This record gives sequence, structure tokens and C-alpha cells, in this order.
Amino acid sequence: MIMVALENITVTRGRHTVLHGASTTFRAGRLTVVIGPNGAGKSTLLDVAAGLLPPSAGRVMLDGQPLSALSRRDLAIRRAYLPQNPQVDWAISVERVVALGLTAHLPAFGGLPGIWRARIDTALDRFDLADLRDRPATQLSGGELARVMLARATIGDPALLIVDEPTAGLDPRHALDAGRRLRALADAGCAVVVALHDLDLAARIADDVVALKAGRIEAHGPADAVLTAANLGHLYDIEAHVARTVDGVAIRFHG
Ligand SMILES: Nc1ncnc2c1ncn2[C@@H]1O[C@H](COP(=O)(O)OP(=O)(O)OP(=O)(O)O)[C@@H](O)[C@H]1O
Repeated sequence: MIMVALENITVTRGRHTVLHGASTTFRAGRLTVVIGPNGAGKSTLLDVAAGLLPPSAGRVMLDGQPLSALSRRDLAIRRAYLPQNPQVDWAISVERVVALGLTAHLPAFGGLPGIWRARIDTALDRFDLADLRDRPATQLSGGELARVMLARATIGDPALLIVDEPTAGLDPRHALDAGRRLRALADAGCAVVVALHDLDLAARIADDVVALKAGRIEAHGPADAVLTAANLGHLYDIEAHVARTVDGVAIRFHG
């Protein structure tokens, strides 16, 4: 059972401290949403948890082992990371982009084992991409590319999935769908960590919420306990209303 523990993480960039001694945990089978205003440090926290940014102080533990002690390949097999606004730099087909998510799993030489073909087909179907499979990824809309990148991040069945703003640019149906996919991955045992600005979606899919403000964790715990009007009002410096309905939670702000 995977467990990621961030222990007293401080990150200094240039002359600014952008994370101040942040501690939290992400567990297998749980979906944690990281929320907070622009510049709060969400992407920085995700980068550190993914092992992409070494903290200035503190450490990240993965199942009791320092993340920094894992080999690059082991890390690539166990965790997938999807940055905000991912890009494709040259014309490569959708199918190939999705297949890149398998790189760490493949033998270093020789042909592609047949078993992976079926995995690629499933990943394309799962994200509604079958019709786009031969299109150059450079010619997709922003929302289509976001789905391609989600398919790529999840095709290797990572134990830890870290995703930064996966629904930016998605239409309501595909945003909900992406949320459901991430929820399903957590239900299947993956530790899923997602930075989100869409708080209604956060309320719908999160088990736990980490609320960051100015580089400090202001609240973390079960979603119901963190997504309160008082916490959100303080977090975003604006009056917040949280209504619980039969469909879920509706969060409104009043300036
Ligand atoms: N490479 C960098 N060098 C210096 N400062 C940086 C760098 N990257 C980010 N920062 C600063 O760190 C702080 C946290 O940035 P971060 O991207 O983690 O915030 P965020 O919560 O993800 O914001 P957003 O919601 O706007 O994506 C910001 O003040 C930002 O200006």
C-alpha cells in the first residue's frame, strides 16, 4: 500500500520562500485535492511530491523510503506526473503520445510486446480518443490534448498519480469525465493527488483536501471538514457559501 509523506517541506526559489515547512500524507486508494489561490504553492508542492523538485529542507518518503533514494526508472514506474499545460513539441500521433506513458515499463530493446497494444487501445477508449489516434497531437484542441495527456499519465497504472489542473480547458462533460476517471483510479488503489481550482469538482471527487495559502498548509483532512464556508472564505479572502445538495456540493463566492 503506497503512502507518500511530505515531512516539513520548505522550498526557496530565488529570494522567496514558496513553501514553509509543509507536512501532509497521500495514501493508496485516496484522492487528495490540493486547493488554494494563485501562487499559493500548489504546483510547487506537487513538483516536490513527484520528486521533480528537491526541497530546500524536509524530505519526501515513499513507503518509508526517501523518494530521492529511488532510481529514476523505479520512480517512473511507480508515479506518474502530469504538469499544468503540458505541450507536445513536434508532430507525433496521439497513439504514440499515449504509448510514451509505457516507456519505463518496456524492455529497453526489441519490438513492442503484443500485450501493450491492448493497453494502448484501452487507454484511448477510456479517454474518448479512439477517433483521434492517428491525428498529430500538435493539431488538437487544448481540451483534446488534455485528454491525451491524462491517457498517457494513467496508461502505466501508476501507484501514485500526481496531476496539476487536469480540467483546465476541458468542456463540462470531459471535465466531469476526467474527474470520474481520477476517482476510479483512486478506487482501484492508486494514491491520486490533484491540484484543482474547480471546487465543485473537488467536492465531488475528493476524499481529502489540502488547502494551501501563501506556502502554508492552512487545513488538511477529509473533504467535508476542509470545504467549509469559513475555511474557503479565509483561504481566498472572499465571502464563501457552501450548499450541500442531493447532487453534491455547490460552492459560491460573493465579492
Ligand atoms: N521557477 C520559479 N522561480 C521563482 N519563483 C517561482 C518559480 N516558480 C514558481 N515561483 C513562485 O512560487 C510561488 C508558488 O507558485 P506555484 O506555481 O507553486 O503556485 P500555484 O499555487 O500552483 O499557482 P497557480 O494556481 O497560479 O497555478 C509563486 O509566488 C510563484 O511566483
